[in-house]
Amino acid sequence: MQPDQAPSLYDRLGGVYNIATVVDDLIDRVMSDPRLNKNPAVDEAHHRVSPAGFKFLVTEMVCWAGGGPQQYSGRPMGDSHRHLSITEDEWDSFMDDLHQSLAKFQVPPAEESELVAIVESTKDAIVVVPPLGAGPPNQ
Ligand code: HEM
Repeated sequence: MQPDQAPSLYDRLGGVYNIATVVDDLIDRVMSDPRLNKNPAVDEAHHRVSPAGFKFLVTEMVCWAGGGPQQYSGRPMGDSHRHLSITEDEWDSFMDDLHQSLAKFQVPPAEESELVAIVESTKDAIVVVPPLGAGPPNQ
């Protein structure tokens, strides 16, 4: 970090150890969340992938997005979620899990907002099912 630069989100969160701790808690919540696992494709994948590998990839991604030295080595968000047919309601449940993990570790409001913005930036690639009553496009 240059002395005249504001510290990155990565540095303000305390680096990889703190980020990995929050991701560990978040992925435990997400993988066992009945609101998400009632989607059969999500349930199947949550029981197929190893929690440790899942946590590793999400930790890499958050560190990278927060300005840390890590590179994200996983698949693009569309490729890893398209087949899961994730809905708006499931997205809201995921965000609720995220807020619970951030509250548990008392992540301060400024850093919480930045993390939420990073996660929100992936939504268009992840949520592929239109809300009920939305109808077909262009009609
Ligand atoms: C409702 C929201 C979400 C659900 C239900 C969900 C569920 C899943 C599942 C089941 C997988 C494994 C897919 C497979 O291998 O077949 C996966 C992969 C992954 N997800 Fe999510 N996810 C959600 C949102 C997010 C968000 C917001 C992020 C990051 C900001 C994220 C990051 C990842 C990463 C890094 C992988 C691993 C990619 C790879 O295999 O290379 N997910 N997700």
